[in-house]
Amino acid sequence: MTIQYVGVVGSGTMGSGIAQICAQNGYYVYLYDVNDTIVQKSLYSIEKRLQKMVEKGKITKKELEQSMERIEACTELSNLKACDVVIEAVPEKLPLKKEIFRQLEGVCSEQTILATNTSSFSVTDIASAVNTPERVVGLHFFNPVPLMPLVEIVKGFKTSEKWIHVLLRFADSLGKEAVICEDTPGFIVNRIARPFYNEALKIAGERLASVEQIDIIMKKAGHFKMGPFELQDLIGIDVNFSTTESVYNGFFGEGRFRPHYLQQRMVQSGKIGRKAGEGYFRYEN
Ligand SMILES: NC(=O)c1ccc[n+]([C@@H]2O[C@H](COP(=O)([O-])OP(=O)(O)OC[C@H]3O[C@@H](n4cnc5c(N)ncnc54)[C@H](O)[C@@H]3O)[C@@H](O)[C@H]2O)c1
Repeated sequence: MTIQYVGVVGSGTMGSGIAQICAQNGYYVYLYDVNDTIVQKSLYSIEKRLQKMVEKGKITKKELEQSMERIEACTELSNLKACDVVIEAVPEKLPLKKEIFRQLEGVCSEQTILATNTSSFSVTDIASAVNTPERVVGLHFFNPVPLMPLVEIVKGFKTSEKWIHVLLRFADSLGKEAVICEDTPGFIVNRIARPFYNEALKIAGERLASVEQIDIIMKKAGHFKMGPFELQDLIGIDVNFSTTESVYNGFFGEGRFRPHYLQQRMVQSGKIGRKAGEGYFRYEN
């Protein structure tokens, strides 16, 4: 099977990045979101990122135009009916994701691969929402999608191997390094990453160090590119908190994955990071 048409459901942080790299690599993309204002904003952000690449001499103006022409914004799910693969990137809410998959099953052909970009939910659980779980796969990109080289391909309990092979080739064509993962809480990367955020939150919560100090220490001494707080701001504190909650629940309340109240307060206050203009730090969007 050759992938030509890609559907992306949810045009936020991840969906816009996924749409961008697909279009840049020659795929035709249907980028879907709940309303036109949101999806147009996403198109604008993609064009802005491509424009920066033109300024840096990484792509030509013509390539920018061709990539943008390959993306069609839409607000009707039925527009995705001819897609070979649909990648869901809606907020990390299980009932929402299941509902999207139910709707996609009604719209797409039986040969369409239904992929989820979930950070932390069980792919097997999401697949249980449809009658054809063998074509449901986790395709977990990292933020920012155009820059991060890794993608986790997650096998649900009923996922067919043939789709895994198609997605391996697809990931390769996008210039990504793919790793195949079993369907366990947080897969590989998010499981390893939980203590990085949680210990930092505990230290800040106990007022042993400020968020600025912790970030500086991790960068200067640990040689991390970003500290745990600026990284949460980039990811979205809401998204990060949901991931921690579901990894914690996925391991049936194992203490080392327990979420921290400080992160919950940030979400409750609406200070959820760069996308809101404020998280642990302030941003001018
Ligand atoms: N942000 C990250 O760093 C990151 C990294 C890897 C994976 N993920 C996962 O990717 C997914 C999306 O995360 P995000 O950060 O892009 O979220 P986001 O909040 O930036 O974007 C979500 C988008 O989905 C749209 N949406 C909401 N309801 C919808 C519906 N019913 N139909 C279609 N679109 C709908 C929203 O309008 C929004 O544009 C989540 O599952 C998240 O866990 C996020």
